[in-house]
Amino acid sequence: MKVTVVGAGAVGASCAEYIAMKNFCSEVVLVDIKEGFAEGKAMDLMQTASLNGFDTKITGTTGDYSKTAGSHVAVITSGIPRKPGMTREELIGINAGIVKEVTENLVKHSPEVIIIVVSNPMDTMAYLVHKTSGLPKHKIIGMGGALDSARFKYRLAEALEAPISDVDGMVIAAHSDTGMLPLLSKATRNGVPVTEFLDEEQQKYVIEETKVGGATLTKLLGTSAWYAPGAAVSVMVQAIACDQKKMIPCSLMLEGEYGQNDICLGVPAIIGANGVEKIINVTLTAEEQLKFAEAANAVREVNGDLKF
Ligand SMILES: NC(=O)c1ccc[n+]([C@@H]2O[C@H](COP(=O)([O-])OP(=O)(O)OC[C@H]3O[C@@H](n4cnc5c(N)ncnc54)[C@H](O)[C@@H]3O)[C@@H](O)[C@H]2O)c1
Ligand SMILES: O=C(O)C[C@H](O)C(=O)O
Repeated sequence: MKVTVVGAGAVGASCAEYIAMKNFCSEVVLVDIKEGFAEGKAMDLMQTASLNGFDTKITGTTGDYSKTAGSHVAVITSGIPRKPGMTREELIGINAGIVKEVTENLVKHSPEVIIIVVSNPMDTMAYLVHKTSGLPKHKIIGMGGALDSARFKYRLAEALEAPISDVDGMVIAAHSDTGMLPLLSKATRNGVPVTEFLDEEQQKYVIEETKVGGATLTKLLGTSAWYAPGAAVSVMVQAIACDQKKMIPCSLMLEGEYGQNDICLGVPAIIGANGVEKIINVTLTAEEQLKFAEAANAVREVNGDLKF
């Protein structure tokens, strides 16, 4: 399995590192526009191979997409991250052009590729890849829900004073500060609804902290996060590489599901060798349905700023 990661910055390198550490891919190609940067990151990572015990071959290239030819999966992390005080949506002006150009180069050299979109504003960037790549819809997957769900579980474990391995939960809808929808009604501790343990104030805290999870880290770090984003991508790549048929919330093109059309939004899906194998329709409460529709309206407005 050959995987290309475009953007050898914080998220791209973290993603390559986690993929290599899990040792399920033969080859990872890092691509960046900054001269020598991807080559340097690849060399540094390869020098951890004997220490960390992996056989994945990591190479880097400055913009030579012929080196990416025949990739099964490509991850797009190229683009600028936000700074404290910014929203993800403010990145559209610069990142849309980058994502469009990168997509064209990827598809030219790997026409069968499955693309995982990471660059922000991610739901809109995933939509852009649908509109410009010519790939079938099951081959375009936005990464947001996997990360947001991991942050939800972190906050749930904190509030429950429980180990994270006791906790399960999922975040759907938009990957934005306001449009995330943590499904508290379905979150559990060892199968018991968390609503049986947490009072209203604690529930509100968990939901609000989950939604601003990315902004909180951006404020602390001065740029956005990379460890959990890289790990979340590696889980998705592994689900494809190992045909795991894992249920992961991803930003996918909706055609009637959840009452939405012609929009990419986070919904649970089965991810396997073919990319998106099935979108899962979970029953939402009336309040959740309303919030999902509000998130869709906001993403649709951002999509309106795209020029194809
Ligand atoms: N979807 C998510 O959950 C999620 C999570 C974290 C970060 N992000 C987004 O991922 C993106 C990258 O974040 P980061 O922290 O890694 O930023 P970064 O600045 O560390 O890395 C981005 C890299 O992209 C490269 N790049 C720019 N234009 C390019 C091009 N045309 N071709 C190839 N490479 C190019 C840059 O040189 C840089 O090395 C940002 O847009 C950020 O908002 C999304
Ligand atoms: O918060 C950001 O801007 C980056 C990313 O989307 C995240 O959630 O960490």
